[in-house]
Amino acid sequence: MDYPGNLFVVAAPSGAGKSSLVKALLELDSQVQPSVSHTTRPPRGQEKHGREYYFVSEQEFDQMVLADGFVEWAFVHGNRYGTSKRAIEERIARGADVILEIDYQGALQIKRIFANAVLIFILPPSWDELRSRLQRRGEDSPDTIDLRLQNAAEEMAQAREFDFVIINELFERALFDLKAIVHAQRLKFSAQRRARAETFKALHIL
Ligand SMILES: Nc1ncnc2c1ncn2[C@@H]1O[C@H](COP(=O)(O)OP(=O)(O)OP(=O)(O)O)[C@@H](O)[C@H]1O
Ligand SMILES: Nc1nc2c(ncn2[C@@H]2O[C@H](COP(=O)(O)O)[C@@H](O)[C@H]2O)c(=O)[nH]1
Repeated sequence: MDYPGNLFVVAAPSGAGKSSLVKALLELDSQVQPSVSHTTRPPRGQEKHGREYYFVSEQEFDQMVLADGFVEWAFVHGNRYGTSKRAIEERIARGADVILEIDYQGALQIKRIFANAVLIFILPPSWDELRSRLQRRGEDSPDTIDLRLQNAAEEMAQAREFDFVIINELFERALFDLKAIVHAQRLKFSAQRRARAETFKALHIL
């Protein structure tokens, strides 16, 4: 199905900086809208229901799965996370660009459903820096940080499945790359849609 809006998917190991980059992109590019996921993980820090996530119980998550309410969902670091159909379908059908911050399993599910989705993977510059970013963020227990670092190796091995890879060493440089990818892909898809519409019109006249 071809929608007038575009879908961008950003994945990364925990602590690589994807939320910070997406947040900065949203401030610079008003055409892009965030998607709020559902999760069974408890809120951390200043997180608010409906802003960072919809925080739901295991039972509520099960009900949404049974009702076919998710476009994708996955187990990540011991909790479940999912993107609701409502979070994206209506908006891309209206022509908005939507950006998802999800893990690689979800990203690959999205690509199977939306072949034009643009998959972007964010890598940290090193293991040491990844660990210190998680520690400096100060929102996870040492056990949670260890679990997230253990999972990072498997996650990073998936980078090759993505359309673009950005190394987030200098924040401003990585943000520039993310902005450039979004802009270039948007132009590419809109040129393709125009060409298809003109071909369709020409065939109709003949
Ligand atoms: N280029 C950078 N240089 C230094 N610190 C950074 C950089 N990018 C992000 N950070 C910091 O690293 C920490 C982790 O970033 P962030 O929360 O954005 O990661 P994340 O990939 O979204 O993690 P998670 O998946 O756990 O939510 C934050 O404290 C953020 O301010
Ligand atoms: N497959 C999905 N993964 C998601 C979704 N929302 C977030 N995530 C990913 O989970 C981890 C952990 O996030 P955290 O907020 O607990 O640090 C991270 O990789 C997120 O990108 C989703 O809807 N689907």
